[in-house]
Amino acid sequence: MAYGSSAEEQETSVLELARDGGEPPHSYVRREEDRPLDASPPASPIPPVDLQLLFSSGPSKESEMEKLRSTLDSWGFFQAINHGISSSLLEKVINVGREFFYLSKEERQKFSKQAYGKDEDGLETIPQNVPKDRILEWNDHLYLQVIPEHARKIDRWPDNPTSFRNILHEYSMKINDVIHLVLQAMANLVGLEEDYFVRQFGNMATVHARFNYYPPCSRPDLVLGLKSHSDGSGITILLPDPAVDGLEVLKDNQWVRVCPVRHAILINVGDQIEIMSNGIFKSPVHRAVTNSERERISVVMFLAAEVDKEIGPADGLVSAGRPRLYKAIKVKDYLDMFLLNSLKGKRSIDFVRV
Ligand SMILES: O=C(O)CCC(=O)C(=O)O
Ligand SMILES: [Fe+2]
Repeated sequence: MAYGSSAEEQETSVLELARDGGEPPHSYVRREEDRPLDASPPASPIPPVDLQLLFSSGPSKESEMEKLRSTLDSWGFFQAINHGISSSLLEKVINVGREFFYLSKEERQKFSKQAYGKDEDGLETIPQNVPKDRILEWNDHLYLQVIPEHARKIDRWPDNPTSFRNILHEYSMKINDVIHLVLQAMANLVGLEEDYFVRQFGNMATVHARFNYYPPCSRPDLVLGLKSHSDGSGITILLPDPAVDGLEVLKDNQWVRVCPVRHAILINVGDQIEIMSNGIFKSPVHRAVTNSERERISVVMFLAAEVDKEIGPADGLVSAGRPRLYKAIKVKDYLDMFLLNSLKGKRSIDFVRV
C-alpha cells in the first residue's frame, strides 16, 4: 500500500504507520549497505557485572573489577546486576512507557514536543524540519529531562497512565545512584581519584530519559528502529524490553545482537567519558532493529556533564606514552554539534580528535 505525500507523512506517527500494516514509506527505507542483515547476527552474551561486588573488598572485588575492565574493553557495554533497583520497579517503568504509547493519538499528542523548540522535552513521532533526503527511523519516542529535579518540565511528563510521573521519579532517583557507582568504579579502574568523574560531570549534571517505542514493521529488513550511532552522553543506562531483543552493537566490525539477562540493566560508555578517559573507554557504535511480529520498548537514561563545563582528557591519563587524543570542548558545544552531526549520520567524537 502506498502512503501519501510527505506532508501527510509528517502528521502520522510511526505507531500509526505500523497499524496500517503496509510496506514502510520510502522515507524509512535504508540504503542497501545500512540495512539489517538477513541472517541474525550471532547472539553473544555480554557478561553481567555485579555492582555491589565492585565496592566490596578482597579477591571477589578484584575479579569483578577485572570483568568490568575486559567487558568495557571488548563491548563498550556491560550488564549491571545487583544494581539495587527492584525487578518490580523495572517492570513498572517498561509498563507505564508501553501504556503511554497505547493511548489514543489525541491523548499522546498532548505531550508532543512539536510546539516547542528542537531540544525541548516531549513526544517525538515524526522529526520536524529535517532535510528531505534524511532517512527516518522506525520509532516514536518520548524525551524528558529527569535530573536535576528542579529542571524538570513536569507539564511535559504524561499524567496518563496516572502512575507515570511517580514511577519515572522513583526510577530516576535510583538511576542517579547507579550512575554514581558506575562513575566511581570507572575512575577506580583507570587509577583516578574515585570521585574524579563525578566531579567532572558536576553538581548540575543532567539526566534525560528516552522512552523508545518500536512498533512491528512489515519489512524489518528495510528499516532501522534506530540507525547506527554512538551516544553523546557520559554514560547511558538502557533498560531493555524483557520480551523482545533488538539492540545490536558493532563489535570487531560486525553487528552483534545483544541478549540481555533478565532484570539486568545495560550500561554503555558515551562520547563524553571516551573524551575524559583519553580514549581508554570507548563509546560503542550501536543501533536498534525491528521485527515483523512484535513491538519493542526501551527506556534509556543519558547522563551528560553540566552544560557550561569544559570537558577534556584527564591530566592523569595523558602521558608521553599516551598522548592527548581529544581537544577540550564545552559540553553545550558538544551537544549542539551532536544534534547536527546525528542528522548527517556522522559521529561527533571524530570532530574533537587532536
Ligand atoms: O532501544 C535500544 O535498545 C537502543 C536505544 C539507544 O541506543 C538510544 O536510545 O540511544
Ligand atoms: Fe544509543
